[in-house]
Amino acid sequence: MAKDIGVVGMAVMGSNLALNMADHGFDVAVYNYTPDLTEKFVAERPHEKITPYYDLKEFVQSLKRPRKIMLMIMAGAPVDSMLASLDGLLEEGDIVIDGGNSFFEDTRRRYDACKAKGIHFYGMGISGGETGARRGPAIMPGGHKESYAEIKDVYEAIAAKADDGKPCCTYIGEDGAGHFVKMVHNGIEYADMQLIAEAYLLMKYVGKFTNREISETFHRWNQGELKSFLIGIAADIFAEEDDLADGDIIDKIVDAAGQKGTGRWTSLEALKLGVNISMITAACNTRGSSNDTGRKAAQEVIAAPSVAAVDKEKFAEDLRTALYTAKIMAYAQGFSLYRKASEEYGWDLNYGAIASIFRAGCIIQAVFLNKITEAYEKNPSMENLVFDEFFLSRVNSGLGSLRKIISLAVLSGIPVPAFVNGLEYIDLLRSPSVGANLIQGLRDYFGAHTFKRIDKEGSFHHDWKQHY
Ligand SMILES: NC(=O)C1=CN([C@@H]2O[C@H](COP(=O)(O)OP(=O)(O)OC[C@H]3O[C@@H](n4cnc5c(N)ncnc54)[C@H](OP(=O)(O)O)[C@@H]3O)[C@@H](O)[C@H]2O)C=CC1
Ligand SMILES: O=C(CO)[C@H](O)[C@H](O)COP(=O)(O)O
Repeated sequence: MAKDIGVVGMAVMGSNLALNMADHGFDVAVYNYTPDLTEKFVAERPHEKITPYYDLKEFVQSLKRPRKIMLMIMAGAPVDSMLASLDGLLEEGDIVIDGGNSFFEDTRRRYDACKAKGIHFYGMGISGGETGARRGPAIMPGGHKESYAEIKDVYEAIAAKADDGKPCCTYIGEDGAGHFVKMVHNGIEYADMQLIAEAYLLMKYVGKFTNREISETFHRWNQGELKSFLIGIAADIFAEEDDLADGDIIDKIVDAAGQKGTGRWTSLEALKLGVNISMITAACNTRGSSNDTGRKAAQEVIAAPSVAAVDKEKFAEDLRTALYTAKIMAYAQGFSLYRKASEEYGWDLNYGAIASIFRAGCIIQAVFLNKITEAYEKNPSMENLVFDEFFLSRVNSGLGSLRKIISLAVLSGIPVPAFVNGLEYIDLLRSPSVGANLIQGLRDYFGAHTFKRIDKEGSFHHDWKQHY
């Protein structure tokens, strides 16, 4: 019997997505470009609705027309190489879906190249890691709109379901829109994780909390408005004992973070589009600084300030409020980037729908996202998330705690770049003057770049005199 869909790539994500599809009643053909992973997968996790193939042509020919082939392989050159191998095996109207973390500009290029051959190419963001892939991820499909009806049933069936039962999968937009939305999701994930890491540092070094107290605090926060996947797993991490030696596992992990690149891509794209996503960039920079080989030498030669004692309970409540307030800024930055990219690339992104598919399955899932969905449903063209009535009132009531926590951190020498950039973002927005008049004066002085006046239309150049 012809198969409903084919999955290429039997590593963590592809194998779990294939099982998820099979559990939902779809007949799935699977293939990996080296046979070992496929053999291992079908031997260790057999499923009556999954059929392995070891020859690409046979794999392609096993599929119902129009064929649906999902690539779940390493992003970059492997995707181009697999598309080249599929060339000649596919027919007009067939659909290729790249579910990896591909760069959205690559997806736009592949979409155009496939279009010229009559193949519909999808760049599909998938979030949720191994568990999400197996039990229900958040899915961000971008590509040829008319053929979405062909793949909708499979992906809406396997996607996570939010509390209201809606699938966390919605058509995003043409060409690279799905991968762009996933890229920024990961950027927001970086900022979210950085804020949580800074809250940990503050609890440990200013509040003098033990690991158990930090775990309990995160767990308590996870019962309220901060409830989210990341806060929940942070609570677990601080409760975990080391399995190889005495003590807690958190204290044995080297203080140097890795990154695969999606956060950096987000920052570079924001710089290109002129959107301030300083918290995401701060999170990327902090991962970079964590690997700085000069850290050890600096610890020995640069004096650290003393840390003042605090009332633990009051401090924890200010920290919770500061975290919630800064989280609003991180999402406001990410969604501002969506807005700018939507204009730039003509994607007509639906911000409310994007927030709504992040509500379950993905790494940034949080109750907070319901509020973002509500905000954009009320006002789809809102210029900035902070202008929504709910978020505005939370920013105004939370800024005092954010300022207090940042002051404490700065005076104690605790690095909190994401918190600081969150506050700077809001102060830049609300401040009547950001000093750009002087920047324009300096530019005009040294480069005749001209400036605009507050009292007259047009561009002006001033004949600046040397007074000293
Ligand atoms: N792991 C995660 O939590 C998440 C991953 N993703 C993305 O999903 C994709 C798959 O991720 P994951 O399952 O972790 O696997 P990896 O990113 O580790 O990629 C391994 C897979 O890519 C295949 N591959 C490597 N080179 C080639 C090539 N030249 N041609 C064809 N296939 C090749 C491998 O086959 P072989 O073993 O034979 O070399 C294997 O199937 C990636 O793009 C990743 O970024 C997205 C969300 C979450
Ligand atoms: O896409 C993901 C989650 O949404 C992947 O886990 C990704 O690898 C996370 O990014 P990084 O490795 O750079 O921290």
